[in-house]
Amino acid sequence: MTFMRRYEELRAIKQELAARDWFPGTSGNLAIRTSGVPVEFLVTASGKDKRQTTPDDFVHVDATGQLIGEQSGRPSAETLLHVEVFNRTDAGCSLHVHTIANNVISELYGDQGSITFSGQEIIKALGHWEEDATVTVPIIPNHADIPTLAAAFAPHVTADSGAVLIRNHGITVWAPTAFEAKKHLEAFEFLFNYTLTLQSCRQSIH
Ligand SMILES: CSCCC(=O)C(=O)COP(=O)(O)O
Ligand SMILES: [Zn+2]
Repeated sequence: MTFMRRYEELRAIKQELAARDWFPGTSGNLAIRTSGVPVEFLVTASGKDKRQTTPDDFVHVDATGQLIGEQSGRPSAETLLHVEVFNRTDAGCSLHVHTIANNVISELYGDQGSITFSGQEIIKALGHWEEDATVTVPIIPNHADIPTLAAAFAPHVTADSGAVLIRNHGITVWAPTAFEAKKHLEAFEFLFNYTLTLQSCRQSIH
């Protein structure tokens, strides 16, 4: 029952993010926990057009990202990042998308290794309700070797909610529930778009 509920949640998120055009060129991958002990999760199959809905959109994997039992399909090439999230935290959902805004922000702020946001109402969507709340997103290099990328990603996975930008690649966001993970992803993309729009408006004024 829980498995089917989680499957349906992930299918619905995939459809919503596809409607936003957040899966260009088959990019992106999504994962949802189906078991805590042992760690098991559903993850998108690799290389598929995530805008399409098919019976083979997700595979079920274990704590190391290996297929559980007899299944056709290949887990996302970036499953190891979701492995880090589900093994290191109690997060229930982990979402990875490539957008122009998250790529441009990651390049603009990549040398400083992070970007910090403050003074924005939408930070409340990330669970920070204080007046002077700040949110920092780390930016890691885009290692082509996925175990190396996962090793660079892992030290930033320290809480049940979080986000990491991968330079000129995309963002991975995780949270306790699928609803929260999607909400956080939307809030981060809002902050990225706001920052880029503000910078170009200021440039055109001066
Ligand atoms: C086509 S973009 C390169 C791979 C990638 O970064 C990605 O997010 C999609 O890979 P997957 O194996 O999950 O389809
Ligand atoms: Zn990717």
